[in-house]
Amino acid sequence: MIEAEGLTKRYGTKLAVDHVSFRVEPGQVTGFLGPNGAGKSTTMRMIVGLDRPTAGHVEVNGKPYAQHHAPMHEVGSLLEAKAVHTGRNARNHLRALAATHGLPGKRVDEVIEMTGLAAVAKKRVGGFSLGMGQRLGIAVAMLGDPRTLILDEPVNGLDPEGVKWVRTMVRYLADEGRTVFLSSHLMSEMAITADQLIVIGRGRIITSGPVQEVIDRTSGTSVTVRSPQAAQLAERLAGEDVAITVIEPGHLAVRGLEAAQVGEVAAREGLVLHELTPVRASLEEAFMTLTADDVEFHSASGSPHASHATEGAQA
Ligand SMILES: Nc1ncnc2c1ncn2[C@@H]1O[C@H](COP(=O)(O)OP(=O)(O)OP(=O)(O)O)[C@@H](O)[C@H]1O
Repeated sequence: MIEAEGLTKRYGTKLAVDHVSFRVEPGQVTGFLGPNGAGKSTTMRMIVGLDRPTAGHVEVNGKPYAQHHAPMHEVGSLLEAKAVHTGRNARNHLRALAATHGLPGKRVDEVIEMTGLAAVAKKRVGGFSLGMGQRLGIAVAMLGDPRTLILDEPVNGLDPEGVKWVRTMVRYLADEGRTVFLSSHLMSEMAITADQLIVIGRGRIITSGPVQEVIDRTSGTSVTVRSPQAAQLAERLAGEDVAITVIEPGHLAVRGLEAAQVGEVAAREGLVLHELTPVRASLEEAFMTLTADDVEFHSASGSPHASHATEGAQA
């Protein structure tokens, strides 16, 4: 269980995490979803005591991380998916860590087995691929058999097989009753992997809840319309809650109205339709909509707002 209350981190003038409160329950996979720079890593670092909160507090399994006598048994974390620069082989690297923390040597073999590292356990860690490095990072996190796991972007840079492995692994660990908290900037990945979502943007929690509920709340539908009289139709459809994007001349995307409503307006006005198709927004579009105002940097060529509307547009 992780419980954060008013958790805040300021770096100079930058408010990286802004009074966030949330609870991550055991027995479930909870996804921490947000665009780059949203504050995910900073929040996770505060949970494991690597960053000191400017305000607020956070507890893991009922206590601040630093107050646990055997922290590796309480919390395992993968915070930077970087290769470990050491000349040691994987097994010796894990053995050294186990010895430092008073953990039994046989646990090293267990985590090597669990993370599929057996074939490379005698290889130098410095030469590991990103995927193997990631598995090793998870092996390190699992070493103390922790009740809570915190994984920052664990699937970043992994091949499809590695992504699937992480997904299966976190599911298994949650089913064992552990608390699993993992971050990602990919809605599609979280939709498959997580049970619960906490969505963050610009240091603030935007929404949270069961994955399907968050998706349903955000992924509105739009209607694709093709008409040789698109300009007139756009004028007739325009309204306060209606957003119309001109995809190209004669081709509109309409948000805020059902296909039937668009068809009725067209019929009433005597305007010809060549196509009228309801389109469910993809997960990534839903995520963009959710965080559009909360991304730190918009790309110059097309901001996340680009899929939004030009109200009352002329075709
Ligand atoms: N040590 C630091 N000093 C100054 N600013 C920082 C520091 N660490 C993070 N930040 C800033 O705080 C904000 C949140 O960063 P953070 O790394 O927590 O976001 P994130 O959601 O994990 O993004 P990413 O996926 O890109 O790592 C960003 O604006 C970042 O530039």
